Amino acid sequence: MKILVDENMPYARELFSRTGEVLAVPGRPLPEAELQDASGLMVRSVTKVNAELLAGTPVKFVGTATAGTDHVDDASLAAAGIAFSAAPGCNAIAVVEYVFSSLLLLAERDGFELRDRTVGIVGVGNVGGRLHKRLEAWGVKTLLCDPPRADRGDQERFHSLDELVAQADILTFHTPLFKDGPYKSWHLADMALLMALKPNTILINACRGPVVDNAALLEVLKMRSDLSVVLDVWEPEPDLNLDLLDKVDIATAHIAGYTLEGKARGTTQVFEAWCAFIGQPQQVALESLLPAPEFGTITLHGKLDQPTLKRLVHLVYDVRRDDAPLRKVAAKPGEFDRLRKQYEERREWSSLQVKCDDAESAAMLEKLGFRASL
Ligand SMILES: NC(=O)C1=CN([C@@H]2O[C@H](COP(=O)(O)OP(=O)(O)OC[C@H]3O[C@@H](n4cnc5c(N)ncnc54)[C@H](O)[C@@H]3O)[C@@H](O)[C@H]2O)C=CC1
Ligand SMILES: O=C(O)C(=O)[C@H](O)COP(=O)(O)O
Repeated sequence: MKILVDENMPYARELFSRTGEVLAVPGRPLPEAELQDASGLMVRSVTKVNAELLAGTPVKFVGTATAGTDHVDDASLAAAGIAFSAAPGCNAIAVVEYVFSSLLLLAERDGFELRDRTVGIVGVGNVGGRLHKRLEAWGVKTLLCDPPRADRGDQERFHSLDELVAQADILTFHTPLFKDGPYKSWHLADMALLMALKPNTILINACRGPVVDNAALLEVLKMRSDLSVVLDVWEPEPDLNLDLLDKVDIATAHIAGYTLEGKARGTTQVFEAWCAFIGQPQQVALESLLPAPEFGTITLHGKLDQPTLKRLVHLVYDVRRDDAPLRKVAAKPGEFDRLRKQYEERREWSSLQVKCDDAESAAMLEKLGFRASL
């Protein structure tokens, strides 16, 4: 049995080879000829998959090691009798830590306390929900917008997008990309929304590029130098708009979810789904795959204030390590994908053990996702 796996899926060779012959291939472009004798296809977000691509091939299972699924036409796969499985939530912690890393950087640059700001979260699922919890733990006021959850009668207090725009100092998008339907998110942030943002708003997009109208954003940034913008995702990718890149404050190559843990969880979630599909169920413990983190333990004396939190966060992941390389190479074809393929190992905050002499600081660090002890 031959299984094609995206070459950007850590641990895929060793796991999938337990069940068949594995071939690691680029995701963009996918070498389609290899599908002719493949039973399973494991992709990431850069590979567009539909029934047409798989017609006439023996592929019976498609897995994506990603949270987003807009690159897969799951309805056409279902109609063709092809099973599909994704990896919901696999990299949610990574995206939350990307957002914190960015906000703490901007807070230091502009001299504000996060606790004095209101953060509007659009899309309160695996990413937005965890972001909400960590911001609340740090004492930051949040406003939540999630119409699908509100319509389902979820107990959380939700607001309209207009309310977030009117009240939030920081607006961060974490929705799936829906091109149509009742919860259409394509160009959710359009010209009108962008112009209506409060003075000095920070806008973050770490979900899908087209959720923010990039052409409108460029026009707005030419008129409004008060706004700060963090973009991890672009419209389009990989050929992002270089004028827009110049104007945003933090720019990265769709790597917000790229912790080793996040990617490895994506691989194991899809592997377990594949094993269940072929009738050989197996569970994989993430810890059995991951190497020891670079920084083991660090000691913290006294109280945890914002500058100290920033130092700890940036010790594990400083978003500038991804911003500068993108700006250097973005004009060259192929470099956006190369940065993503050759991504230097990044770990989650939980990889850092912080020894504290203050109980309150230890409790706070634990709530935020570090490992802390007294
Ligand atoms: N930059 C990156 O590396 C990553 C990007 N993503 C993107 O972020 C998206 C969100 O990720 P998760 O939180 O894991 O997904 P999720 O499916 O757990 O949560 C999405 C939430 O958005 C809500 N939602 C749907 N339509 C909405 C709308 N029009 N307005 C407001 N809320 C809406 C849903 O009800 C749900 O609660 C993914 O679909 C993916 O496209 C996810 C992981 C990494
Ligand atoms: O999980 C998602 O959704 C993402 O956006 C991924 O982090 C994107 O990574 P690739 O699948 O494009 O490697």
